[in-house]
Amino acid sequence: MSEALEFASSSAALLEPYVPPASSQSTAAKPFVTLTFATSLDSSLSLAPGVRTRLSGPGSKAMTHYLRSRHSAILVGINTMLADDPGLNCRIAGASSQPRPIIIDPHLRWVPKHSDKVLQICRAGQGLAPIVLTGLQPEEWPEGSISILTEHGGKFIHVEPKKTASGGRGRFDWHDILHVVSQEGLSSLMVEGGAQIINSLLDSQYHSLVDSVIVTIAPTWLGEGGVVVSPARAHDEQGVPIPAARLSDVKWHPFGEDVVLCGRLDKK
Ligand SMILES: NC(=O)C1=CN([C@@H]2O[C@H](COP(=O)(O)OP(=O)(O)OC[C@H]3O[C@@H](n4cnc5c(N)ncnc54)[C@H](O)[C@@H]3O)[C@@H](O)[C@H]2O)C=CC1
Ligand SMILES: Nc1nc(O)c(N)c(N[C@@H]2O[C@H](COP(=O)(O)O)[C@@H](O)[C@H]2O)n1
Repeated sequence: MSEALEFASSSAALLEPYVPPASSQSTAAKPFVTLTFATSLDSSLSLAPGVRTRLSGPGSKAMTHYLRSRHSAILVGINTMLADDPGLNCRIAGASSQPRPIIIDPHLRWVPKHSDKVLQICRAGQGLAPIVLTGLQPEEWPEGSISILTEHGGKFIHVEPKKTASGGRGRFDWHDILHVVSQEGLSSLMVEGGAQIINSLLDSQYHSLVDSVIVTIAPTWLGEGGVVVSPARAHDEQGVPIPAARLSDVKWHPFGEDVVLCGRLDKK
């Protein structure tokens, strides 16, 4: 369906300290969480909402697919699903396993169709069908969507959204998302985006859940109007603004014209 990608074992060795251990068990209370995405020099993931934008060059793209081979699940938000029609599989030559796609779709905006790339790939035996996490109750799930997902081996799972100040449905709590991932027997999760997903995970109440961060930085400015990664600012006890988050254990690796930044989020 798509060309197979090669990733040198010498490059894989550079990433080893930042990927889930090969022996990670699905019985752990929390999956190993890797936050990974490609960004421009002005912190954009794409040119505009809904516009699929290639940032990674061939070397860092192969790295992303290698990372997919090292995780049991890969998570994207609904805007990414609708904008990109992604495959969400691993295209490294000879990959021995495929990640389970997890789609965060609180209001079930995705209407699965046989022509969706992720489902075509699944039928071709080159990837797995998605698990869709939704705030809607089972009686609200469209019959047609249930049957097409089930036929491919995917499913919907209800996650109770947090209540907003006015009592409405808010965002999911990342602890709840990771609980579902663990319940599904998935021991590691690669969070790819988009920006709202990343910004919510980098919020100070959740970022200690992230085990490693691997960011591809492409040598381009996408300009105003891009979809930007910029998490909510944190504050100290006096209410003075402090940086939202910072990495430690940092390594920078050039991959072609891109640079790949690996690190761990400071836990304080
Ligand atoms: N360069 C890269 O590595 C990547 C680029 N992208 C790009 O990002 C763009 C999409 O990004 P965004 O518009 O920010 O959308 P998104 O993909 O982050 O999805 C946003 C939606 O996800 C849901 N959501 C997010 N956080 C949630 C939470 N904690 N609980 C419940 N629901 C939550 C909400 O419905 C929200 O409207 C696309 O253009 C895509 O091409 C996406 C992934 C990676
Ligand atoms: N690593 C990376 N580099 C880019 O330049 C990108 N645009 C993305 N996007 C992410 O990859 C998904 C596409 O996956 P498939 O190749 O179709 O399997 C897309 O949905 C984003 O999550 N990533």
